[in-house]
Amino acid sequence: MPAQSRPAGSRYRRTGWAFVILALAVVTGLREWFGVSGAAGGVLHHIAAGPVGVLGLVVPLLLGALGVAMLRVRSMGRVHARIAVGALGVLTGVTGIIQVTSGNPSLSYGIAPLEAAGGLLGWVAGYPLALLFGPVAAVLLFLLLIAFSSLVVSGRTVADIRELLAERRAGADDGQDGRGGQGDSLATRTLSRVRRGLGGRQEDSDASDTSVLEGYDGDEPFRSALETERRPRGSGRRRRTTPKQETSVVPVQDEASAPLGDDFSQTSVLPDPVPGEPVGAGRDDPPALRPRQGAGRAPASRPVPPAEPDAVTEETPSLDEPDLADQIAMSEMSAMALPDGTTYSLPEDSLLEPGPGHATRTEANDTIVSTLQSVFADFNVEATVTGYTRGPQVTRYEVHLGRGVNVSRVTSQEKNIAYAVGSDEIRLLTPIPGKSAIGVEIPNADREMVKLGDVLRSQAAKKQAHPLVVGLGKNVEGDYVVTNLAKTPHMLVAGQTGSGKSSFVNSMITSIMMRATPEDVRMVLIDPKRVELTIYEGIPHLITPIITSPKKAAEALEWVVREMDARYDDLASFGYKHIDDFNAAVRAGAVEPLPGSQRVIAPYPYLLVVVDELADLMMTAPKDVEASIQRITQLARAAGIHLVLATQRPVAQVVTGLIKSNVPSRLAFATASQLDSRVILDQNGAETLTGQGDALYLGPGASTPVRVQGSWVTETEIRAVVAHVKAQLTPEYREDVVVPEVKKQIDEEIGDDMDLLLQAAELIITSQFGSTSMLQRKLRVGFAKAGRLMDLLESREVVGPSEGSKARDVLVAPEQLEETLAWIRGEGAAPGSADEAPGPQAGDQANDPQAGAAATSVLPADRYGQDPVGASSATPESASWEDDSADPDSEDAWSLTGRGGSW
Ligand SMILES: Nc1ncnc2c1ncn2[C@@H]1O[C@H](COP(=O)(O)OP(=O)(O)OP(=O)(O)O)[C@@H](O)[C@H]1O
Repeated sequence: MPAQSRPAGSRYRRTGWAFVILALAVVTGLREWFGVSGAAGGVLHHIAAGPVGVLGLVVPLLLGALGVAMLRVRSMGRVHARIAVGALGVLTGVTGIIQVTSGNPSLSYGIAPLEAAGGLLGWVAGYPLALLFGPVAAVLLFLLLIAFSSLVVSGRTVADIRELLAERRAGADDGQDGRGGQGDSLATRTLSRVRRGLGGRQEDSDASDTSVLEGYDGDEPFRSALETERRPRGSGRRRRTTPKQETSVVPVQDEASAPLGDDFSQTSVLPDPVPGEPVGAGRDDPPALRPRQGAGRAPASRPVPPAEPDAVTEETPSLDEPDLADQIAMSEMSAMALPDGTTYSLPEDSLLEPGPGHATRTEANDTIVSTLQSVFADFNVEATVTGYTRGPQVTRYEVHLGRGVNVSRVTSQEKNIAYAVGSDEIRLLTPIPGKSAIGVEIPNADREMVKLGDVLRSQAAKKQAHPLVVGLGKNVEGDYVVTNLAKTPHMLVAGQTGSGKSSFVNSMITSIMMRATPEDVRMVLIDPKRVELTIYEGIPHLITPIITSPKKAAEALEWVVREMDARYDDLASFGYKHIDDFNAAVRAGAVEPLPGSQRVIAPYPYLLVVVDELADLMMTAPKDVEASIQRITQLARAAGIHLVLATQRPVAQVVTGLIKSNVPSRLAFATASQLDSRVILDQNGAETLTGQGDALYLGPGASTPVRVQGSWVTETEIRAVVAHVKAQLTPEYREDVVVPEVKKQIDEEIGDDMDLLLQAAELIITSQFGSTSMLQRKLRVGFAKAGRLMDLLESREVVGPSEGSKARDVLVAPEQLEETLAWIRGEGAAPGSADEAPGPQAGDQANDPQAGAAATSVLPADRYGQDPVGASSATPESASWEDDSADPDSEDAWSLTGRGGSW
């Protein structure tokens, strides 16, 4: 239906009427409430009391509200019509009851008795009813009318209200109980504990049964990692006056109609094409066109005309609200004592700056709408753009099809649409999840930045006290989105260079520093690129210095597997299935070491392992890395260990089928090709992303990814947060947890070379001379084979790393020859391992019969005091994987080939 452009005169007429009504409200108010009036006082009284009798006292208020509404609302929509009809019903019911209960006066005695009762309205409704059915039945009928009309005003059904009450009751139960009933999330339980806080907290500490909790992690159904803040639409004032904001869709007018983007009052709202679909509020009640005061606009990626006149900006989360740090610090999880007796304080909110406001409509959007309409018209597709939701980086335009029109008629126009809007990064959603509409996502020419600070200050983040909540960004509807890494529980992050992976990793680590103490979360950061994560060096959340060597990284993953196993054993011995349950019990004082045990039982921190370039690891030791990742991802969730694997090479060699099948959550930034997109998401889509933080997030078990603009944190902000946490505490790298594993590495690495390897080991150990060229000569093998044997011997700690031209150090004494050979064969322990680490019976766990299953672990008070990699293998680390045989002076094999110092 084409909208008619309304002449300016019509608008002034409307405003004029609004002022007339307001004036009437003032004079009737003065007359009815204060008796202040002149000659027209009688008329005014009749105007107020005539229609509704004694309710005339509220007529000035109603007139005032009507006048204000006429000034604010540009066109009467269905919502207003519904409210008006409902209100009339309520008024009729009330005046009818007044009429009946005031003796049912008749009009034949004049208007005065009616004005003292229910007025003309009450008389019209009440008089005949009372005569027909009697006063009691009439009152009951009016009560029914009032009830029905109230439902009409509220726009809800009885079933809706019942659900609402049930929710409220559930909420109230939680509030009173405060003990975290079954089904509570960890966050709820944590907050319940906070509420319990000072009073009655010790109630449970006398629980004698160490394995009984009020609720368990396993109680929680419908886990979802994603949490979205449903942002109230429109301005703050609008929020109060609009009873139900059902959707964020900004309505648009028909293409054939008047110019777009000029004035919403000129738009004609299209009828809802899908009966029953909630599109109400946005259409009937378009947002006020008001730029947010002081809101700067994000730098536009392409120059566009300034969008100010049409801009509607959402408030950024207020900095005035209670500080994020304070809120989280209230949680007892975060009460971490520092060595100097003070308490660890989380960084202040203000360290993360607020971002610009969010525009829900700009001129650029309206231009695109008309372009889309033209494409449909030009190609004879019976489809209409009925509205759009503007996100920070893209806007999703909603397209409804005419009756009997095939969806493919629109999808086949993809290239034409791309051509018309001048962007090859459009994405079609058929349909938009949960709606009977096609979504066309088109990048905003005036895209906005999403600041991490705003995401963390949003309600979505604040309502979860969980320390692993990470500010993901904003979705296409402009809602803040956070994810809980504990529920994720492992994530693959991929995208081409410059797509925003590292920015995400930064946001993630900063989120954790903002919300979690080192007692809550410890991290292993693996950064083979060596530059991305160095900024975090020395933060107390680290369990080991940042790992940059791929070989060490592979070892670190093995350590994580061992840590996971140790945690499992420990949980099993105390009868818990999930670390959250164990920690809750420890915090409640319900876990006691058995009599005689010296062990200090402390909650386990979550362990977050971040790999910032999986490809580098997979190049180095693919089998080991894959096996470790597989084991961690299969089991580690309940042990509180979570993996985030990032790569810019989403190819099958890096993201293998095994890794994919075990890492349930995927975050795809822009990829170079559809093939890459399919490797990450198992579907196309990521190739159409616009880069710079534009991402698709596929949660565990989900089939449709959610598009988000990743949150952005500047280096200055990161440095400020890092400085805050580092100033309080230095990292305590891990000391000694687990008995170093006996490496049974008779694997494919050795293959058919076992005999040669044993001979090589014997030669080197007996001669105590670690030379590759000697192996070449004595074993009559080529350079490559001799080099490989030497590498294998290094990995089995028979020789040290290459030292350029010198022969390698031999680490095994001749008297250890036999046990070394046995170990290489896979029989028995590594030579000397018995001295290096306490055996299964060592440590206080040994005194703890209950911990029998965990007997391999030694759990000192500080379990995280030493570099896990350094601790678990006393191996000197090789500076490089190369033999320095290219050195001309090297007596190593390459120099003996006579081919000079280089290739
Ligand atoms: N969420 C975001 N908001 C705004 N800009 C972003 C965002 N993420 C990334 N960018 C922009 O994109 C640039 C590249 O991002 P980033 O370094 O995170 O990419 P990357 O995928 O890690 O690339 P590489 O793999 O080469 O490190 C950033 O310097 C920044 O300008």
